[in-house]
Amino acid sequence: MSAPRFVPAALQPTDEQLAIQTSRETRILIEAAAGAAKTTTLALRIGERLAAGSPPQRLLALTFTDTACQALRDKLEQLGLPRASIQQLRIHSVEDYASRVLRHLEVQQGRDPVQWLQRAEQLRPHLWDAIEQLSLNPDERHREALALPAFNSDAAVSAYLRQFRQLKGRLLLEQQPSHDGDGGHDSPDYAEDLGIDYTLLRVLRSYEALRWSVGDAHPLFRGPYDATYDLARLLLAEEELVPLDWLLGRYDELLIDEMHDCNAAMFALLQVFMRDSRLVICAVGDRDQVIHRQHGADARFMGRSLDEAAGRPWARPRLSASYRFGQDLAQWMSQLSNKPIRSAEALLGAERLHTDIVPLHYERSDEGCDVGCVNAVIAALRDWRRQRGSEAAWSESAVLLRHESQSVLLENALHSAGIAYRCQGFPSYLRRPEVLFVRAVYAVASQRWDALGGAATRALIPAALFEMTQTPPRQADDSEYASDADYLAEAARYAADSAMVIGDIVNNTLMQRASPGMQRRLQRALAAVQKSSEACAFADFLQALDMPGIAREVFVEPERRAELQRHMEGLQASAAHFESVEAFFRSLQQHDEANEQRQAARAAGRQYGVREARHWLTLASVEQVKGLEYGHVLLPWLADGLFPERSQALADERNLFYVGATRARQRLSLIIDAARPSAFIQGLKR
Ligand SMILES: Nc1ncnc2c1ncn2[C@@H]1O[C@H](COP(=O)(O)OP(=O)(O)OP(=O)(O)O)[C@@H](O)[C@H]1O
Repeated sequence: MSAPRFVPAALQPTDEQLAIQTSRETRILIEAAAGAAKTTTLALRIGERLAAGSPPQRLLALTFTDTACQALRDKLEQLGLPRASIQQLRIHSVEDYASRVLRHLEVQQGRDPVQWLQRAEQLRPHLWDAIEQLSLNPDERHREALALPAFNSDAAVSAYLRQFRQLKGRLLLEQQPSHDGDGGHDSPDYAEDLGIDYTLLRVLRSYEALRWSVGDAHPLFRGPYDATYDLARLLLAEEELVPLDWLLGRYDELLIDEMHDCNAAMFALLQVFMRDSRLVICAVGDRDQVIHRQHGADARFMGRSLDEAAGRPWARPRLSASYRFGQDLAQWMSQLSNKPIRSAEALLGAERLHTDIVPLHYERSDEGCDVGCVNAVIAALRDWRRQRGSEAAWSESAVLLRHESQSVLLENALHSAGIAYRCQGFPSYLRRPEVLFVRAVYAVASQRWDALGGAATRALIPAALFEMTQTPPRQADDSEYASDADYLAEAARYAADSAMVIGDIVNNTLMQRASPGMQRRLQRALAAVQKSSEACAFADFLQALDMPGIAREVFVEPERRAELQRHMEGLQASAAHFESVEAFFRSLQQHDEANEQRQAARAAGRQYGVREARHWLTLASVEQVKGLEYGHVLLPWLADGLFPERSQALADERNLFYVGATRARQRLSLIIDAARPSAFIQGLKR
């Protein structure tokens, strides 16, 4: 092993790390458990490269999420690399990188930028066009096998988009082209060979034909992950179009974090890099952290596929112990993932590396959302705060949720306890459309305009009202606004200025233009409150609105419908603590305004480069914190059916649990349903 040129500021690399830091191998894959210092070791290699004279722009680091990009930047900073160098490094998510490559190509060809549509709502009109074209196509061969959704119903959009994403991530159609007896055309048999629904196959074809109009070298638009897909297809089919000289030869080393998230489309890009024998490639991953299977992520890309594509085996050095958590957690995770996981606790000593695993049991009072669980979370947080003796305890803590909708009760409880928090990767429940809808209808019915939230929240309400009632924002002959989006943007501005606009939308627009069924629901809900707002039980109000019926009309995905239901249960459970529904809505208002003020103060501080004085607890879903770590991690709702989630594949749930539990450094608080504990708790030593 040659002597390292880079000596990090913050830690003493182990011999294993030094061997990787200074390795001269050109193909290196490190497969190691959570916390085994994979990202740190990539950062050490970057430090070594820079110390050896590589310009920062010649180092490319690819990850699969923006969070992982940030985790790598933070790590480089922690190791003492100069900020100026970190800024010049090429650190991108694969999707971001693919879109840059494609943009370079488009500029070369004098093209305008391709429209970038990231939200399902923006993609929805294109999907409906695709379905319409399919249904009207006279040449459709197997019309009898098509089961298209009713036109103009929104229900199918998110399900189709999600399935498209997986098929594209797997490059399924490209890697298994049709060779059946139908002249190479799609047939139900071909769909069966692919293991997918025939209608899905045809809708995808129609959508892609619309995205790429015939003979056009560039698409009309790109949705999430379409850049990776488009680049992969181009590489497979018309490689000469891709600026390979530009892509290759620009870098000395390619570093890949979270290799376990790699899917076929991403692998197609990696294969191009592999052709450059001069380029050093170092990838790290942990196959038990695959949680993006729905995007086609597959751990086989860390296995034989990699050696086959390279034409020789990759060097596979080891990182054998976790430097994040102690031996007890390592042992438990070892049992859960069925692989050896060691902690460096024995080497460093328990005073430097130890994780307390604290099981806390709660009694469940009703299905799904339980106040006992929330109280246990607050108690665990306070206990940690007491021990740490400083407000910094909050920013060292993260409550990791299985479902975003579980934040309802928690957010209310944190608000009451005066603990500042921020939601990472999802908006506060106060801003989700179904909650905004319920708040708005209640405010209109009771004429309590002060229950609607602050200006920023009110601005979101018009769109939520139209979405939740499935009412088109404009009439067909409306010439005042060029599009629904224009109308909604103006309605948002008015609603921010005055809550009365919201009353006008409910009382006039919706009462005239929503479907008859929806109008009846609104009338019943308004009547229930107007009869006597104090006496109206929240459950009666929700029942009058028929939220399960609305969920069925608005959302197609069972998960999204269930989420709406959980939001309503959360609201109901929270409302039960107030003397009246009105008092509950007033408390939401205060909560909402406090959030808005904190956000504004934060944004202003950031603008003037002020380092934040306030400490915020992180509230996130497990997916959102992959690659990150916290002094204190809390996993609430560890109940049978909730985590592992009953409707999901157990292997995926297990990976998710493994990712969540291994984010903890000093303390892991497990908030367990006493009567029906999660199956994951079984292996925990008492
Ligand atoms: N040589 C070392 N000595 C002490 N601590 C170390 C050393 N190397 C890494 N660490 C610490 O170990 C922890 C885990 O490191 P890192 O985040 O790189 O692991 P990882 O394998 O990428 O984790 P995961 O895959 O779970 O996200 C970090 O707190 C890091 O600072």
